[in-house]
Amino acid sequence: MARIDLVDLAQSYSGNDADPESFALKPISMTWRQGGAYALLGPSGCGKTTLLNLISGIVTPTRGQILFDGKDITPLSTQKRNIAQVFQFPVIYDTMTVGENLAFPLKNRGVPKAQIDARVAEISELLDLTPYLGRKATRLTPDAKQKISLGRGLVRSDVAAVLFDEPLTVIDPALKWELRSKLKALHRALDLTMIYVTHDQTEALTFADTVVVMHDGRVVQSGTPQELFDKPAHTFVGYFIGSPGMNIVPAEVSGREARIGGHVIALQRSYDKLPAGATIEIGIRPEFVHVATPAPGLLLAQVERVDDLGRISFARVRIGGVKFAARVPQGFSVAGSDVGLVFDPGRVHVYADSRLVEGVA
Ligand SMILES: Nc1ncnc2c1ncn2[C@@H]1O[C@H](COP(=O)(O)OP(=O)(O)OP(=O)(O)O)[C@@H](O)[C@H]1O
Repeated sequence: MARIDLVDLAQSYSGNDADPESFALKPISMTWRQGGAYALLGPSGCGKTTLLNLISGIVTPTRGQILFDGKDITPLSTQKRNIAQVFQFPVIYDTMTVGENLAFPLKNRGVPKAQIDARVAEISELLDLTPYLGRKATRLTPDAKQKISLGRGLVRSDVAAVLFDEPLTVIDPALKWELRSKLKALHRALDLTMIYVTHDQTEALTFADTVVVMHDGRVVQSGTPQELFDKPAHTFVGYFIGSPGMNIVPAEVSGREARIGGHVIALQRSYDKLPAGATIEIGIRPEFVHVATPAPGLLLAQVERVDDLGRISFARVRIGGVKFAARVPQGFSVAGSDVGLVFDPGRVHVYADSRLVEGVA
């Protein structure tokens, strides 16, 4: 396994590298630590697969370098980069047994038989494949075949990194939760650098220590699941992570106050130097604002519906033309269409042109 450095890495498929704003992957520099579990998360078309393919060597970058443990591997082929890959669909040999499939990447590299047997036993145990080791892969379900693919990706202990591209796509929804937790356990047990591409926040947040959120060809934030929840660096992260996502509302902000349509919301920090001409918004997660009986001093909103999610209920409301979600406190029943909103000032964030602004304490 290796530390991976991306140095001013960028990709343009159009061949026009004059304007980085048009790139499928805008220039990025970042470090992926040795042994880390990373998720690349973002909607379709944001550049996740492009970044993964640059790391694996399937795509050669328009600009920049990729270093494995400080060594520039940008010109090397996929094979020479010493990485393992697991794709959306099973890549296995149907005519081989499960055990032969798992052993193949090791046999191919001339690993001694005793070591192969020990590693295949370890990996098949971790993936619950031991009872199937002697079975021909062709007779197995798509779920089991994809487990073999995962096993083949994980069986080598000397790889720089294991790259997963939406590996649970073919897995039955009922089994997905099981495999998600299993992959996390595998990471802990095997101490490999793993990079996992997905558009599914549950998969990303379950698997990764560090989630790298991508939007429109850019990494907009890289952090622990908790950091992404508590302090989204970009309105897209606030909206994309969380269910429901963060409320984002246009506001006028000065000092320790945000104004929405003349109503004042107190802020915990002071914002005196916001960039001139920028679009200013405030963001607050639905968990940190709650509905109450309308009263002087509370921002008024109109209720559209209440979603009961079991342990917690959210009221879907409107503030003027803006949709907003707020927690319904236990025991509070929403009567009539108007409610007041009570904000937790420490949880209100300020954004200028979609980027988080740190206030002054
Ligand atoms: N080989 C290619 N040639 C031209 N354009 C490409 C190529 N591969 C990807 N793109 C474009 O680059 C952008 C990023 O695509 P990419 O596949 O990296 O995104 P993604 O986040 O992985 O999306 P998905 O989840 O749909 O695969 C998209 O606009 C896509 O159309």
